Amino acid sequence: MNLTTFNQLDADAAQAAIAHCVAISNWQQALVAQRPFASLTALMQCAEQLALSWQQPELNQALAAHPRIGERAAGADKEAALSRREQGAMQQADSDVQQAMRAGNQAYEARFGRVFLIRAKGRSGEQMLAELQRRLENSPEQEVQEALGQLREITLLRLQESLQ
Ligand SMILES: NC(=O)NC1=NC(=O)NC1=O
Repeated sequence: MNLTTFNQLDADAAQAAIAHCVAISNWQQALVAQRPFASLTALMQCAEQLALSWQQPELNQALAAHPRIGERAAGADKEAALSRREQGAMQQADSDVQQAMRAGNQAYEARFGRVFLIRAKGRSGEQMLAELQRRLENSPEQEVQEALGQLREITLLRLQESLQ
């Protein structure tokens, strides 16, 4: 979809067109309400600005749509397809990395009580494993902010892609 189309859709259709970027309806609605955008840059800057207000509740709301790293996203919806593509490197990672990632995910969930979230696109399995092991040492407060930063990156990458 291009910018002109996004600007011209009715609000419900515009929201549906970006819903796959992140499962935070307030953010979807707020971005749609700021139309029309004069440029893609202006749209992306607005999207990022709106995402900077996210805190723990938004993180929890969004995590339902993000499968664990290394687990193939089930389902035929657009989020699942995007997750599979973003996490492609994990499918190619050798088995000891995949095994260590499974153990790391369990340790992370035991420590922080939610799924480990990382912007997977552009990262190898080894890089994601190293990030997981580094972040396991974070305090809960630090880790909420790191996870929110990764959620913003994933969201903005998906938004950029859907508006080419
Ligand atoms: N748990 C996750 O980090 N999931 C994901 N990261 C991505 O970049 N896409 C996902 O689905």
